[in-house]
Amino acid sequence: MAAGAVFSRNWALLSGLRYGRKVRLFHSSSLLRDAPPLPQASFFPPSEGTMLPPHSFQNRVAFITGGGTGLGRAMTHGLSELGATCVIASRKLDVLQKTAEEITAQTGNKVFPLQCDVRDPQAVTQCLDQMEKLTGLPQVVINNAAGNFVSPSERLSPNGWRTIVDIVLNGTAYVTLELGKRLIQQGKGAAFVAITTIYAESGSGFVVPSASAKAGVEALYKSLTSEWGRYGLRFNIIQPGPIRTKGAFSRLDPTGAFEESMLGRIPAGRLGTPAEIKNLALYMCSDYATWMSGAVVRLDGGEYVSMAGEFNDLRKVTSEQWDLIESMIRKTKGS
Ligand SMILES: CC/C=C\C/C=C\C/C=C\C/C=C\C=C\C(=O)SCCNC(=O)CCNC(=O)[C@H](O)C(C)(C)COP(=O)(O)OP(=O)(O)OC[C@H]1O[C@@H](n2cnc3c(N)ncnc32)[C@H](O)[C@@H]1OP(=O)(O)O
Ligand SMILES: NC(=O)C1=CN([C@@H]2O[C@H](COP(=O)(O)OP(=O)(O)OC[C@H]3O[C@@H](n4cnc5c(N)ncnc54)[C@H](OP(=O)(O)O)[C@@H]3O)[C@@H](O)[C@H]2O)C=CC1
Repeated sequence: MAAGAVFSRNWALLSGLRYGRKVRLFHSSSLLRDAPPLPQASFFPPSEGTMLPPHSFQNRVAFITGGGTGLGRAMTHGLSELGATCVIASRKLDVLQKTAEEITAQTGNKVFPLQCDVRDPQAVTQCLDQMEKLTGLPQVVINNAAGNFVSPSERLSPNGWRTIVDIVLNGTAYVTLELGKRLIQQGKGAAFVAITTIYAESGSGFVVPSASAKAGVEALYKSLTSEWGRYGLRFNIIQPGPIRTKGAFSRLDPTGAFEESMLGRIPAGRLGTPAEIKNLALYMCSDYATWMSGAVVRLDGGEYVSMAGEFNDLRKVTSEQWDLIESMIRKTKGS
């Protein structure tokens, strides 16, 4: 079914709410099922395993913001599996503790949970003090924590704007600048990775604070690539396309009405997986990527370029319709 038709059908289902019909109301319950992958997805199965050789991060420390859930959890798991001692930081200590215990039990390598609201520079300083006591400074830093919600911009309050920009841009800056200063002072190198998004480049309506803040994160990282390379610090960026995590989908598609139309514009025909981001992030932070700095890597099954191409909707034209179109064009010969 064409993406537009899918969207209309799902939206009609939701509108049924007003007439008391039974439909899925929240992303977590499921009257509207999660959209299935498209047929071509069978050509592009995700590989879940961890790609780098064992012990790639032995005797290294990794600091991951938002490491308790979603993509942050997957990256923490991968680093820990390859030998790193990990420190994960975010607001919800109970979530962090559970993740830390589970990963430590699975990999045998210690994961330390530290409570930290990255919007608060003092909290960031205290968190990094605690980390230094526990593990010393990290060789791997992943700025992954984020906040987001879809909203028409005319509905945004100043605090709504500030909340997202504080988590995404200011939080990344506080962590990066404070860690950078400490690393420089101690003469230690490190690899930084920031998780942004494909619309950091294009901008996007309905997630304007997130788009603005993620663009700022990219500018921050590109700028520091140049300024701090001389201190042994390198900075790279991953722009993921859509990946089903509870945190993202509950705030960006809470009804589930948009998922099928979103799939329709991804040439690989499926969502990404946390493991795919994990493997790219691990590569970027590893010794195999010491010449990589200032890179921005989009990992999105082709969605971004697919949305940009003027003629890409012609995918919907059938073979019979092409016969007609071709014959009409050929008739113009010599005109
Ligand atoms: C067409 C699309 C189809 C499908 C999309 C599906 C999938 C995704 C595809 C691509 C994804 C691309 C990018 C993803 C980027 C991400 O960052 S995803 C990660 C998302 N994860 C999180 O957001 C986790 C953390 N989030 C939170 O804790 C909260 O959501 C938070 C609101 C960000 C922060 O919580 P906090 O408790 O600090 O804040 P509040 O006090 O609740 O709110 C602060 C102010 O914001 C206003 N607000 C909150 N929600 C809304 C809303 N929905 N609409 C408008 N305004 C909102 C709130 O009212 C407060 O303002 P005030 O009232 O003026 O005080
Ligand atoms: N999933 C997707 O489709 C995409 C995700 N991304 C990006 O990937 C990253 C991970 O997102 P994802 O795993 O999907 O979503 P999650 O919601 O699971 O991850 C966000 C993490 O950020 C933490 N966080 C939020 N606010 C703060 C704060 N003030 N201080 C410290 N930590 C905070 C949360 O922990 P806590 O609540 O404990 O604070 C949570 O662990 C984000 O940068 C997101 O923008 C980009 C494109 C697509």
